Amino acid sequence: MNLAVIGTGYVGLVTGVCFSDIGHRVTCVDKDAAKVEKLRAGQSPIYEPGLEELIRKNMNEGRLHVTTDLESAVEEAEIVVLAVGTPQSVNGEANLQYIEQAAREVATAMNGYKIIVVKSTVPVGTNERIAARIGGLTEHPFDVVSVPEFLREGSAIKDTFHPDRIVIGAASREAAEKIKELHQPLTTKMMLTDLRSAEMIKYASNAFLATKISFINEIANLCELVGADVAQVAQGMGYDRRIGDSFLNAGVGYGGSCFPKDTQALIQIAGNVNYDFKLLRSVVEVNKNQRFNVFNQLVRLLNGLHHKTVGVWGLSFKPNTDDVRDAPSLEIVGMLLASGAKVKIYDPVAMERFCEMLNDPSVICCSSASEAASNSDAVCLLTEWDEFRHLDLKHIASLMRQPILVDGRNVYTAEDLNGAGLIYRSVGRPMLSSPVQEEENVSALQA
Ligand SMILES: NC(=O)C1=CN([C@@H]2O[C@H](COP(=O)(O)OP(=O)(O)OC[C@H]3O[C@@H](n4cnc5c(N)ncnc54)[C@H](O)[C@@H]3O)[C@@H](O)[C@H]2O)C=CC1
Ligand SMILES: O=C(O)[C@H]1O[C@H](OP(=O)(O)OP(=O)(O)OC[C@H]2O[C@@H](n3ccc(=O)[nH]c3=O)[C@H](O)[C@@H]2O)[C@H](O)[C@@H](O)[C@@H]1O
Repeated sequence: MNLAVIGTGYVGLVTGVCFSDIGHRVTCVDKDAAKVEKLRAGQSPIYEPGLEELIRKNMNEGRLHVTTDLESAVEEAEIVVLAVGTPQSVNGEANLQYIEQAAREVATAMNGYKIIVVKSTVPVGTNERIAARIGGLTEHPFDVVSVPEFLREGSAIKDTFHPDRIVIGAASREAAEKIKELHQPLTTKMMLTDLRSAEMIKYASNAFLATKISFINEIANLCELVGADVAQVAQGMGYDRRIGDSFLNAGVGYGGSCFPKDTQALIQIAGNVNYDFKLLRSVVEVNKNQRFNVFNQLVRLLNGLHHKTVGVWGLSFKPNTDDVRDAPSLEIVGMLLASGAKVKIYDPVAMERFCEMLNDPSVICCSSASEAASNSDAVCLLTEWDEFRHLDLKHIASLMRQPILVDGRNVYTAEDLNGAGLIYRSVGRPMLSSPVQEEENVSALQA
């Protein structure tokens, strides 16, 4: 089939590249000329494992094209996929200006029947409004189909090739069947539904996952007070198939470009029909507070932060991505700086994006985890990149002014810490070193 994908962000680019890889002819469109130039040179504008190789392969084999020329791409396509951003507005609602603009541009470029697939996450009723708007601008026939996206950054290619399900919301059975056919090589687990239910499935799924995270973070906070270990608790809960073992990792809370904005948007969607979504409001509040956990531990252990040096390991909102949108690191580094600490940061891929977003020249950029730890009074780990799991902690401790490690992602085990000489704190777990060892570490620190 012939596809045009509008928007080459995390979703549009991965979708376009994967569809070209299974044999379709795909033109990816973006209004950002710099992004398009980079793509034309075979470079991915985002860090996503495996993506650049697939871009090059499919461009070389002539199935994948990139352009800023939306009109020509739409003219040639039978299916037009909208994958532009729907960021959060100041009042929490989804900002629909980009999708509305893209829909207008598609409408005026149409030269015959098209199926318009909306992949962007949009509030209930938006697909119908988009259809009405397009209908007002073109004489040509079309159908709007909602196909919400469930990929995760960092594993986007795998998630696209092996989705848990494809949800297809449409008013037209024929258009839905065509979109089903498009996805047939990827999975047989497809659900056909109406537009509004498809839109709600997306928000409900993200809100449910966010709820799981806030729930386990509350359990972690309670574990700290009653002397239980949240990792053990999550493992024990996860054996129950009705609960499942995923999304039960306690830590500094969820971030990223989706959970924070989509939970907020769903609260707003409910508010617009006078429904108070109490549970979700608590989920958001718990998540906000969770970011203070690591910060408070640092304040306590260092007896205040003024003139102290803190190393930060990990800046992206999760491993295997350079995305720092709404990353807990932004807020935590901001709080450290505001409290008078000197902050040394390190992330394997997200340094540039983080510094752009933080926009504070006083932060010190390091080129390795050990450089960030060197002469620091404490280190805190905020993203569980694999490389942090393989560090020689004894060596790290020897580089530090004070050997304090606050692990915001519960990465290390008692075995990793054995003999490292660290004062170690994590989230919702008891001290992992034996009381004797901990006492020795503390007295070494005080000596
Ligand atoms: N990032 C993710 O992991 C996921 C995102 N989503 C949803 O997918 C949508 C897209 O998200 P991202 O890919 O993260 O967005 P993004 O912000 O990374 O990319 C959007 C792209 O669209 C381009 N664009 C905007 N208006 C345009 C126009 N009129 N013509 C051509 N290009 C245009 C922008 O220049 C930008 O490159 C959002 O609604 C998001 O909630 C859904 C699932 C996963
Ligand atoms: O709508 C979206 O954009 C996407 O949002 C999430 O994907 P993503 O944000 O890429 O990453 P996740 O793996 O879900 O992690 C989100 C946040 O939750 C945190 N998290 C995740 C799992 C966990 O157990 N604990 C936890 O704190 C992560 O560190 C991260 O900050 C969903 O998992 C995707 O299905 C969805 O398509």
